[in-house]
Amino acid sequence: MTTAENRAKAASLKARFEAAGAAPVDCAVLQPAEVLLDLYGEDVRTRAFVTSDPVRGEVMLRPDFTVPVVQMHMAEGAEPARYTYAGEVFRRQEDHPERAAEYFQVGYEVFDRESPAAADAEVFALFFETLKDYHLSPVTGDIGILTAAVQGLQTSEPRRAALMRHIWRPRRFRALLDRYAGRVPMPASRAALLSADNPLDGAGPMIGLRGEDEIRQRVDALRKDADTPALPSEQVSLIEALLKVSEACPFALEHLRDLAVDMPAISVAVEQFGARCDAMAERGVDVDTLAFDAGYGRSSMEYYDGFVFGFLNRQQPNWPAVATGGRYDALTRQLGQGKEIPAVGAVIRAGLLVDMDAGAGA
Ligand SMILES: N[C@@H](Cc1c[nH]c[nH+]1)C(=O)O
Repeated sequence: MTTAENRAKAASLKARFEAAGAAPVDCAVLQPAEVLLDLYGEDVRTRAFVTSDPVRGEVMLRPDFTVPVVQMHMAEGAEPARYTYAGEVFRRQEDHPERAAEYFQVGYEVFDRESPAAADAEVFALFFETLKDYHLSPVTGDIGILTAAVQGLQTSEPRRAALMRHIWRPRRFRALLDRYAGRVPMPASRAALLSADNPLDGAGPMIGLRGEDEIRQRVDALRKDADTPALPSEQVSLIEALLKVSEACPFALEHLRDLAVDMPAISVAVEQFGARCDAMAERGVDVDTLAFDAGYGRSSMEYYDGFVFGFLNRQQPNWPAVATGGRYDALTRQLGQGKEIPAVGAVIRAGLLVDMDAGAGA
């Protein structure tokens, strides 16, 4: 692949999205890092190319278009809106040096209050149709069901907040769940610290940035946490069962409706999934064979809060998803200065399609 080929592919995909009704937009390559970087979450935060500008402070090479497009729409966009863009994004690839750190994305974003289920289906069906000549496997998920399940847990607010934060780090989430369920004993060093009359006794000289007050506050918070009753084991089993749901959409829906009987907190989100399935079927998507995996999307952009999906090349297990997207309602609230609007979108990595056109993993 050459940059020229990728650029041409990106341009033709963008023309297709324009024909589907999206207005073309562009975004600056240099974006304000201080304002925007946290919105992406940990993965991108550690992978963005950040540098400094003498006037604007910390800036980064855009790690995606969604965040700047939301910012632009919330500041000046009329509703409803559909946008498309094509351009390079930049992410460091320490863990996957074989992957490009600079690559073309072509995106389609929908801001529409009318019917979130219909907008989800519109975006998915457009990508499905655009990618139909490529041998790719679509997979869908729903971050909204997971967050609703965590919000519904009977535990302390700090524990719920910690689990919410770590939805994006599946191993850490698992370890926290085990700890909160009382399945793993407290490490001896932690037990000794919490039972000491004065935790700073014998601690040696003060080094580091935290003052004595902060250290005492943290120890107090840990003591409170240690007194929090264990998560009821039925609730832990329900979350575990939820995370294992991975089957074709109609079976997943049935399964999730069963779980919702004992986990009423997820009912609304599960019914939204049901409405999305209907809307996708209306658009001609074969929902009966479409994969749903409740854990899908847990290691991507932390701004997703509902539907998520990807198109994977199973012949190239080391490739990232060729297309990915999802719903990000809360992000519009965060950037909306008092306004918000339901929003969903996705991107195609044009260069990977060029590689497939050339026979790689086709
Ligand atoms: N910006 C996301 C893809 C996306 C577009 N719209 C919604 N999601 C990414 O780079 O992975």
